[in-house]
Amino acid sequence: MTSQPSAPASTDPAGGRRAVRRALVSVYDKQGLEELARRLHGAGVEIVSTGSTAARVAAAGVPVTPVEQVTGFPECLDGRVKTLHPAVHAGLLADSRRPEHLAQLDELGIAAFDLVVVNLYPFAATVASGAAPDEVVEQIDIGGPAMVRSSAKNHPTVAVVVDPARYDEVLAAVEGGGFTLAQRTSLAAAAFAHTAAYDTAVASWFAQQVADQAGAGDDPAAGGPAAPAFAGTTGALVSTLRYGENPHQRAAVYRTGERAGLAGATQLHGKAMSYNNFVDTDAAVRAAADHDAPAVAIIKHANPCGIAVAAPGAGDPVADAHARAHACDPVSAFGGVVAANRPVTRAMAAQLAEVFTEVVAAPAFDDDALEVLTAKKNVRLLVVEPAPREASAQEWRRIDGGLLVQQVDLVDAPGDTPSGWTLAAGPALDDAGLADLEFAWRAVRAVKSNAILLARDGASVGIGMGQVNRVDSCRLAVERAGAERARGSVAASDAFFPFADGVQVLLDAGVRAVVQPGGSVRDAEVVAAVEAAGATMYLTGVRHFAH
Ligand SMILES: NC(=O)c1ncn([C@@H]2O[C@H](COP(=O)(O)O)[C@@H](O)[C@H]2O)c1NC=O
Repeated sequence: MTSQPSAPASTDPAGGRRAVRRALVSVYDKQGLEELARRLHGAGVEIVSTGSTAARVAAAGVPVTPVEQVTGFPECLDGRVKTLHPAVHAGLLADSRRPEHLAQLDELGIAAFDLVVVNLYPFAATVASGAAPDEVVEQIDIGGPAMVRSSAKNHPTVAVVVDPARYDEVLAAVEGGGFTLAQRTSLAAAAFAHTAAYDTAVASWFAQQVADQAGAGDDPAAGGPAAPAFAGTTGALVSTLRYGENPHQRAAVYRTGERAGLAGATQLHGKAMSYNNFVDTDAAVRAAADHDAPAVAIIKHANPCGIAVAAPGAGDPVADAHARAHACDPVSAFGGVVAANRPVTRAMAAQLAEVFTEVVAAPAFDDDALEVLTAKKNVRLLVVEPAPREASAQEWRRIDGGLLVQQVDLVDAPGDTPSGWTLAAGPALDDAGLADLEFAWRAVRAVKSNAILLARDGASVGIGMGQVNRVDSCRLAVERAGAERARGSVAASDAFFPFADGVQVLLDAGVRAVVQPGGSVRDAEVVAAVEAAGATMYLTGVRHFAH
């Protein structure tokens, strides 16, 4: 039986600091390379490099040893084999704390490396460019990750750097006498995170290719294309949060993927974002982004307490949308999160300054709006890049022992616009009425199911959210609106009415038109109730549950 030799503990009094004498540099992204090479050379470091990296270093007038000289083997197969050689990997994996490793290197005539600087072929960017499969596969780096993993495993001896943004830190360490063990460990952690993210992207792409090849209808259970056999994502810490949903829960926010999104938003002002702020801001930004016209959504506990678009011809559209969203439920708007789909203007800022608001999120803030809002100590101001409206975007939700993955719910089906609706009861609405009903339909999607939203003139006036039956949501929406605002309003329901009781509550309150998906076995009873009240009902054929 063989056993793994146990690693000796570091006894170095200088925190494991090791001088850097020999570096292996092989980078696809050449930014900062000349400066790095010049200063490594200036610090007495021998540089070994691959093909075009070596050419760039030499062109900068810095002495460089081509890796072929180390391997005694030419680069071959269009660069598929450059550094995959024992003379490289033994030099990366020899543990300087083990005399037998050093003796073996001597015997074999292999010199050890102290520093590895590598960045990888741009796999994700090549996929994003829409390149053909052969080109994508060619951009799977093999030798690079191998070097990164070898040197990261051997971090008690070798320092590994995968990010040009860390060259300053690297040079400071090299010029200051070498890396400490703590620095090499931190670099190794970043290196393994980098190769894990890289391999996750490769595995996801392959799984999608296989699923696509299976084709539509190949998964009888789903009645459509088979889902990819692998789903993976990786996250990079943005910040540790003060606490989670409650003070006894630890929490943090991580960034995934290429887009900055909310996790990578720029905070211009205010206290650090909390866990609940992130949840509510996510809902608010999404709710505002569902409208093409200037729109504002005010969110409390992940539900809207007001959504509005600007009235046609409004002098300051985003301020108008905010004023009308706020008017829906001023009591609940206290301590809310506000998102706009247009830059925040001074007029909107002046309105916001009157109300205690946790977060304001927008694609931008006018300078004079910032002047007003930064005078408020506690409000958090976030510049958030709007989410792309693409069917390929996915939503992930953890469940116990697993993960639910779905396409994002877009409001872009034919049934999401009046031209795709069916008039099921009553007289057809005029253009203004239809525009109001379309606004209600777009807005109700932001409300947790069972969702009923009453609107007039492009603004919500009563919202019934999150009830466990639809009739209670109707009652809540009517109660929130009050008798006067409910009378003559229009209503949207995120899913069909299973019975006529819910719609009857709306009709009794004087709602003049209702839009809903339809599809209940009792649709005829629902339609009959609307007809009897002399109101109008349209069916969309599309449902927008939000759980
Ligand atoms: N095949 C190999 O042995 C190999 N060794 C290093 N690379 C990669 O080649 C790139 C650098 O090559 P060049 O110096 O020729 O531009 C780096 O991104 C590095 O990760 C390799 N390429 C791909 O696997």
